[in-house]
This record gives sequence, C-alpha cells and structure tokens, in this order.
Amino acid sequence: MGKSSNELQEQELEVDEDQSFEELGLDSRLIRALQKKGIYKPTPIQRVAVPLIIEGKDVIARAKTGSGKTFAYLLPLLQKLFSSDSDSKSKLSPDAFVLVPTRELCQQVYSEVSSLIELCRVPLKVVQLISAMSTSDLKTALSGQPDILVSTPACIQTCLSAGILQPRAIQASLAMLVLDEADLLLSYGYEDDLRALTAHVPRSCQCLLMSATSSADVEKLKKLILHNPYILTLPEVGDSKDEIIPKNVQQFWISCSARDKFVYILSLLKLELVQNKVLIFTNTIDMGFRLKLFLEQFGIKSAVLNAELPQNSRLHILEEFNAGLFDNLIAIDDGQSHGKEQENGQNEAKGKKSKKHMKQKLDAEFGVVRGIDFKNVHTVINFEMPLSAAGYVHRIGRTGRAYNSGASVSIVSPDEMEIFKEIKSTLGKDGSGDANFIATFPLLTKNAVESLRYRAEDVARSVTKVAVRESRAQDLRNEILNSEKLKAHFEDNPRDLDLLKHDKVLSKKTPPAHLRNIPEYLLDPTTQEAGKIVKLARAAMGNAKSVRRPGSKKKFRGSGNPLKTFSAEGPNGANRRHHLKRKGSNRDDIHPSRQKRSA
Ligand SMILES: Nc1ncnc2c1ncn2[C@@H]1O[C@H](COP(=O)(O)OP(=O)(O)OP(=O)(O)O)[C@@H](O)[C@H]1O
Repeated sequence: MGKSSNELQEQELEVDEDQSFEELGLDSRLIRALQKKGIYKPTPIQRVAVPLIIEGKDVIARAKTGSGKTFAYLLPLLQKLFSSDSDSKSKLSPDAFVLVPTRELCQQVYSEVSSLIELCRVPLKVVQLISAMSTSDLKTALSGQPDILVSTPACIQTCLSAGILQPRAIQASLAMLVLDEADLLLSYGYEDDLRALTAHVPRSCQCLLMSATSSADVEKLKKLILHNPYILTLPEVGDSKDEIIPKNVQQFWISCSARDKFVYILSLLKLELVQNKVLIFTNTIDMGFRLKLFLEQFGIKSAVLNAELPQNSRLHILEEFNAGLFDNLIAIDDGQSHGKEQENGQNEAKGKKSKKHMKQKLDAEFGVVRGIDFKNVHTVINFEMPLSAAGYVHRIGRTGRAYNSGASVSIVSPDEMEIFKEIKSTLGKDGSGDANFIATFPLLTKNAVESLRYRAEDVARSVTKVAVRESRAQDLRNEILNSEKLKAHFEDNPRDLDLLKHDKVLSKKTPPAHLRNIPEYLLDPTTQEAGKIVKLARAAMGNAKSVRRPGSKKKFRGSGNPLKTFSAEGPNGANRRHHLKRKGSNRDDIHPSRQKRSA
C-alpha cells in the first residue's frame, strides 16, 4: 500500500496501553456487556480503531490474527446504531452490512452481535443471510426490517438479483458497510458480487475494511469501496512491522517420515505432551478420517470438521468443540478450500491432488481455518503441512488469541521439507531464513516414541481405505439424522430412519482396553515426567477435568508454560538449545515471525 496522509503505522498511532473502553468514548451499555463477557481492557487495534470509527471515518484496520478486530468494528457500529434515529417502520433496507467470506464466519459474527444486543438490552435487530437459504427464507428474514445484516457478498448478490433487496433501498438506508477478513474476500471469488453491490452503496456510507494481512486484494478493495480511509497497520509491538503471528504462540516442529506421523501424534496426545484443546490440521478429508479412526482406537476422541458436512452439522461440531465437549478437533484445510475459487477455476494454490470429485460436494462458502474464533485452543498441530506460508499463519492464528498463549507443533516429513523451509524463510526474521523461531519439539524422547511404535503401526495398518470410506459415510449419515430439514421426510418414511439408525448402531466400536491404556512398563520415564508437568500446567490453567482444583482458573503465562521450561532431553541432550530457559524475557529467543504474503 502506498503511504497516504491517513496511513498510520503503529509507531505513529501512540497506542496508550492503559487506555480503557470508557476513554475510547464507548457507551456504558457496551462496556457493561463486555464486562459480562469477561473483557475489561481494549486490545491495541480496538484502542486505535474504535474512536476513529465512532467519529465516522472510513478505516482499513490491519492487525494480526486473534487481535480482536471483530469488536474493533462491532462496538462502534452498535454504538452508532444506538443513537441513530432511523425509524424501523420506514426502514427499507438494513443500516449496516457486515460481509464475511464464509458461512462459519457469518454465524460467528452474527452470534457476537446478537449477544451484545441482548446484553445491552437495546431494540436492535440483526439477521444473517446465507446462500443456502431459500428465496422465501431470505424474504422472511429481511421482512423483519433488521438493522444489521451479516452475510457473504454472494448472498447479497442473490438477494439483489431476486429483487429481495432493492438497490434504491440500499442507497437510501445503508450507513455502514464492513468487509471483514478483507484479505480473503477476493480470493473466495467475490469480486463481481462486491462490484455489483458497491454500485449501490451511497457516498455517505461509512466503510470499514478489516484484515489480518495486507495484500494486493486489500488494495483493490480499498480503491473499490473506501473514501480516503485511515489505514491502521497494527502488529503487536515488536521488531518487525511485518510480523503477524502473535508473539504469545510458541512454534515447534518434529521431523519424521510420513508413516511415522501417526506414532508421533499418538505420543503427543496419549502422553499428554501438549495442552488441550488441540486443533489438528490435515490436507484431505480422507486423511482426517484416517487420523480420527486411528486415534479412536487408543481412546482419543476427536471430530472431523470438513466442507462435505452440511452447514448446521459444521456449526454443531464447532459449538461442541468450543463448549469443551471434546478436546481434539481435526480440521481439513487443503490450503485452497475456497469452493468459489475452485468453481471459477481461479485457484492459484499449489495443491497437486485432484479436486474433481470435491467440486460438486463441497460447500463453496466453507472456511474453517480463516477467521474462525476457536475457543481456548492451546495447541495447533500440523499433521500435514499447509501449502503456503500464508496458510501456516492462518492455521497457527487459531491459537494464542487475544491475551491467551498457545503453541503449535508441525510434524514435517521429508517431502514437506521444501514448504517447511519456505515457511521459515518467509516468516523468519528479516526473511533471512532464520530457522530458530520454529524450535524442535523438546518434550518427546526417541524412547517414548519407540515404546508406542508397535501398537501404533499395528493400528495404523488396520485403518484401511474401506474403513475410512465407511467412517466418512457414517459421519454424513449421522449428520443427516440430525438434520432438521430431513425430519419431515423421516416422519413420512420411518423405515428410512430405521435403516440409518440401524447402520449407526452396527458401526459403533469400542476401542480395546489394551490400546486405551498404555501399560506402565511401556512408558518412557523422561517423557512421563514431561507429561506430568504439562498436566500440572493444564490443571493450573483450569483446563483439566480430572485434576482441576476449585478456584485454580488462573492462566499460566510466560515461564509457566511447560513448553518453555522443560526439556525432555535433559541439559546435555540434543535439544539443549531449546531448553527454553529464556534469556531475560521468556520470548526473547522465539524469533518474531514476519510474512511476505505469498498467496
Ligand atoms: N479486549 C479484549 N480482551 C480480551 N479478549 C478479547 C478482546 N477483544 C476480543 N477478544 C477475544 O479475542 C478473540 C479473538 O478476537 P477476534 O476473533 O475478533 O480476532 P481477529 O483479530 O478477528 O482474528 P482473525 O484475524 O483470526 O479473524 C475472541 O475470542 C474475542 O472474544
């Protein structure tokens, strides 16, 4: 982005770390609502963006993943609507549009707005519109004369084409337009939809653009929609203005063969060497299910989140995971899961695998990695490496959100070394390929891995292609059973329901006890010790069902993180370098990463 008079870098923004929400000029109802959510202090991007947005300025806010960009625009947006005198009876179209790239984000932003409105007890109305809704559902949603509309650009276009939204009404009513995750909107193929909409956006409309990275796409959107905006570039205080992975995320890696990935992930989870909750990424749906079936045999429960599932099932899985019903979520991110992109043949990502069959089945607006606010994910595991450095940043960004800490472990096979090196050189300090900001995972000894090898290989062999296909189909069947829309069908055809249920029961297996519990004699003492420390830390974080002590919810930060203070190899081991006894500050030798956006 070329620097303009309104372009403010962090140094010029003079962020006052002690500034409170009151000092930002925020309405007391919103402040109370935030307090009820346990939020007391604005994040840096909120400190700079909120007052400017309240003032009515167009703003481009660029701040790293998990930095609180959603509230940075939602709070002033709501505040403005509190005082707007628009008479709902004569409202032709909503006052504010919030556009996001995926349905998952739609739901997330919608929930966030709804809960703020409820907590503030104000008579504002929000609706979410998604492309999967029927014309009559879209009409019904809009007929309630909502104040805020959360949607994807494609769905707005559908409403315009179907005459459900009138261009003239938008021109008369639209006071605020937000493009959230702006760096992703164009790559999802929404350019035409956005162009069509902007033709009807009145000049008086305040436009906001929120993004985790700067890119040519953001620049394009800026030209398309904004008028002389304030450009806020706000990484955390750090060495490099380009760094975008939060500093509170520790990054680790393990080198092993593709086959050994199973025994390594088993060791990490079974020996409890990583903190719950864990988000695991694979690049294909089949691999996701293979992993799920494999872990299941050892009594490790997980769910697979993928574009094949119906929208309501995906939301359900996300809600359950966020609510803590299970600790491990396997998410499929092929680095190019932008359905729209695939349909349009615009995909520039480097994936080699055929997507022929996926095209029809996958949801075009699916996006699980980007922007989704997974609650309390402490560890991200790359079971398979992403296809680009940008993909890596977005995956890792699912942990260490807001003021929380997190860790990532990338399990890298020889044929992924090339992309791993690319990630390191792209994100490493000054682009010099500094390798140390992703440290070797220190808590796992070779002995510990070897002790589990026999069982792991045995079970991995038993997870055949047929078993994977069956499990994938079963997941879909289960979701169909849960689907609201099919209730009516099953009422008319009870036999169909019986058949599905029967199938469900038949395919349930309990993992054998000898795999669920690893016998004591197999456990490596050093790794066992590491596991104990991680467990203790988990308990101290109020994050372990079995060992939680009442009133012990205090979060472990800094040196309290066991990944920073323990080395399984001992002081003389190969990993001494990563003994993680930080020089001075805990973070000193975790080199801040930076990204030259490559996607
Ligand atoms: N001031 C705050 N204090 C503490 N937590 C906050 C604050 N503001 C937001 N959060 C929480 O931080 C988390 C991340 O916020 P949010 O989803 O807005 O990040 P983001 O910048 O949009 O990230 P991404 O680019 O990945 O979408 C959310 O769980 C949110 O509730």
